[in-house]
Amino acid sequence: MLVTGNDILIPARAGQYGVGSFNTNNMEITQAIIHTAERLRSPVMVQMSEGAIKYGGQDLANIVIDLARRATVPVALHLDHGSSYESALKAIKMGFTSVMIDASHHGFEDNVKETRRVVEAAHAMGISVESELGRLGGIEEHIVVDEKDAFLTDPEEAVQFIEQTGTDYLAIAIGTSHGAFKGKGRPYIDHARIEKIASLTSIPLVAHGSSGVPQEIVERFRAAGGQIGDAAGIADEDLQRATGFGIAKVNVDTDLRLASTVGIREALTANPKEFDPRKIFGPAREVMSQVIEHKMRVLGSVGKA
Ligand SMILES: O=C(COP(=O)(O)O)NO
Ligand SMILES: [Ca+2]
Ligand code: NA
Ligand SMILES: [Zn+2]
Repeated sequence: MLVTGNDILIPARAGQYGVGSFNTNNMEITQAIIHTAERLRSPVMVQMSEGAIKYGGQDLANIVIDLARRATVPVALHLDHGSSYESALKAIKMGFTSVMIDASHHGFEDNVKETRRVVEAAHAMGISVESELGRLGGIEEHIVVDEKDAFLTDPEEAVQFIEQTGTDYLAIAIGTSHGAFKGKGRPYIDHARIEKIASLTSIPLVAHGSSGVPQEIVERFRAAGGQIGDAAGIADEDLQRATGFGIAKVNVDTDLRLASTVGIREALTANPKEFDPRKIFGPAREVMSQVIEHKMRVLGSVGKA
């Protein structure tokens, strides 16, 4: 069933498990996400960035909404990294049931102002809101945040921000970053910081940049002709610990990008004569389902629906 972000994340925070929020850009990714959630009896969030909305528009949103409505587990459709009040409202008009307003690159006051505007409008329409305080490293869809400007979320500031905005859930900067190259080796996750923030607020917390970039998938990507440098992601146990402290929504995009590309590359290299799209995009669904299943088991959301 199609539900709001709160319907999924409030129980997740209370139950100390994480719910994957997976980015989609087409039908196959959407099917892999929702069908795997149903198979594992797991709640799930499907998210579209502004780039995905540009790419698939209402057509793609409708695929998500229809699958979500017919799903036998709770599914929310979430706007990932909404960059403005207008963008958030447009998403709500498109049928999204959860929207992020990402104004974290502004100063505190401007972030509060922009976030509060979205919260008021979204709440008037029964839609949940994610906002962000702090800056991840890596590339955030619309801005490149280099290491020196990346700053981790201050716990006291977070309490102020939540009180002044009414945000339903909060994305915090805790050491993760977007993309496949999250730093040399094992990225540092500031669990003490998560624990501190979670001790001061009861709202669900959100971890962006949470792809694990599994080495097995990276090897298969290379073996099937892909070119990628020394990719690294968040260790499963680091993510598991984070959900125990209060992280309830866990954003995953890169792992699905790698998994779908592995499926397609392997299909094409194994069968150079193949030109049936179902034989090329179908395998992508399989590889993505395996990656999604692994993530749901790490987060502890299996059987929670
Ligand atoms: O935070 C993310 C995705 O992060 P990854 O690049 O680690 O999948 N989307 O908002
Ligand atoms: Ca941001
Ligand atoms: Na988001
Ligand atoms: Zn993100």
